[in-house]
Amino acid sequence: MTTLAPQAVVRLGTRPSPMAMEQTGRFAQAFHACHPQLTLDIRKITSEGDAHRGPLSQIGGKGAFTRRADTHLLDGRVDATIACAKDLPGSHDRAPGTAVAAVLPREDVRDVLVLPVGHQPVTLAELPPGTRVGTSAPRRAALLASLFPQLVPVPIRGNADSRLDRLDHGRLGADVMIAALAGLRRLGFADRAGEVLDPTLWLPATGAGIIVVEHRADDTVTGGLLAPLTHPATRILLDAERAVLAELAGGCLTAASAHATLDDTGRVIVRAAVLDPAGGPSVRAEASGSTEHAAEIGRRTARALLNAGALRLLAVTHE
Ligand SMILES: NCc1[nH]cc(CCC(=O)O)c1CC(=O)O
Repeated sequence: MTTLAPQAVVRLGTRPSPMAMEQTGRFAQAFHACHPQLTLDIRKITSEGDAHRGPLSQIGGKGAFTRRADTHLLDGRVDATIACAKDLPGSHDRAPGTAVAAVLPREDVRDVLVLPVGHQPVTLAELPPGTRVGTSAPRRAALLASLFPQLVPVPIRGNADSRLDRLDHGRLGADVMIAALAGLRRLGFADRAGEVLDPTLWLPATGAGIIVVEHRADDTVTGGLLAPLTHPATRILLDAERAVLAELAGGCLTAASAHATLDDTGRVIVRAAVLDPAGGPSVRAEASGSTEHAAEIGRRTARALLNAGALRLLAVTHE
């Protein structure tokens, strides 16, 4: 009698940034707890987005963070890749053949104001007009333009830890900056979080606070090993939010927000918005329904946005 040899090693591709390595380390713990007999071989893959210091729009937008990892995955150089859901581009520029294998429990979705070390505590509303606020995300720039038009968004690049260092040394080109609370916590810099921005006004990023592991869609062995690591409620939220983005055909360069939550009765509620980069009124929509239809509820929310005139704003952001 023969027994099937279990796959002894899973090769996992990760970006090499400190934040990526922290989340990969946390995933590795969960993986070993689930599969003590297996080895996780962590392979660092530097993305074009990490290597390129100029604006992301020059290298095809957000796909720059996933393209190379997708290639390594599809070539079979790794069995799986790990990424922040927020950094995944819209499905239209994902490599066909990759699929989500595991979704880790959602962390905080909120953004925070970060001040240079030693700065007296202030809120965004209290900052003097003309204060330069570092952020490269179109969503954050559009939120600043609409909620705090007296402040000046300035683009910043680089890893979160290097941004903090440059902010403190006056070398960021910005007086303050916006960051994700979940990201600061991962880096051990939770104490650098200033004002925590209200997510009903300062709309969260699609997929904020969610880490996903992807595999080749036809690799059922790896898929089967990773599936038990999925947090089912987070998977529902992610499916709903990603469906909004897919239906809008938008990626990182789109100033949009989709935020799904579960209510007490177990229904999923999707609130989404397409923002005006110039600070004008956003287009908003909401839909809810059974968690079994999470993606369809996301698509319905997106169609409501389009019916309400979101295309005009999307056309602007895609230029
Ligand atoms: N755009 C970079 C990025 N991608 C994911 C996070 C961390 C938080 C998360 O997973 O939502 C961050 C840092 C930030 O935006 O400040």
